[in-house]
Amino acid sequence: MPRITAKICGLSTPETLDAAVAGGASHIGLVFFPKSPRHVQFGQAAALAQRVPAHVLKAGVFVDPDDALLDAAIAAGGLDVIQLHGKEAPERAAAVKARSGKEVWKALHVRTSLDLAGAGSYRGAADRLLYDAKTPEGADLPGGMGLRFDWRLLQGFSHPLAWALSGGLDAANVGEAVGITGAALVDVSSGVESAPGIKDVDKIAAFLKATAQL
Ligand SMILES: O=C(O)c1ccccc1N[C@@H]1O[C@H](COP(=O)(O)O)[C@@H](O)[C@H]1O
Repeated sequence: MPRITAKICGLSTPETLDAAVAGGASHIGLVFFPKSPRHVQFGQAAALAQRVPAHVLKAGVFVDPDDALLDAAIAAGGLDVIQLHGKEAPERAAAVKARSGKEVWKALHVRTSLDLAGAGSYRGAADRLLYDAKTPEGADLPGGMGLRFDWRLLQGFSHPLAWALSGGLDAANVGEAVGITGAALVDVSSGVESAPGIKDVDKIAAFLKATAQL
């Protein structure tokens, strides 16, 4: 097991999914959010999921999902992890975890230290926090925009839960990001794309190689 593990998110083609698996990703992510350029239909998710070996965990990314969407996506994608990337309160995260029986990650949208204040409220409700950059007011997406936050905000922070780092990571900056934050699990989407929603097999390989060397 490498020291730093990586999730490659927003995969939607067999070639790029295979590149993530071959490169050593610990997790792959499928986005179930129609406004995203990475959104996958259930049939597409099912076909992609079949290609994923058991040692690679499948995460579904959701934004304030209802139970019907979660149920359908879990069934189609054989999901191991539910990533809640909207404004889900701790009570909703706990309900999703209880109902699905899946590992739940809750994204925290970070711009200032104040955005970390609510982290502890997810203790017992989620399994992992995912620190991501806060996107601009009015943006279509609450994540997946290649934006980073000030990683120094996590220095000395007492993490209430297991956690991962995302937001604007790429092969060139992941070493600095891990060095500053101490992250053991990193999550990338835009940084391994040639255009929004278009994953690049060479960038996926470069990112995974960079994390494996840390
Ligand atoms: O990737 C998306 O399209 C997306 C849509 C809605 C919510 C979250 C989304 N992606 C997540 O955003 C972060 C950061 O991505 P990036 O590397 O900065 O592009 C990552 O956790 C994705 O899972």
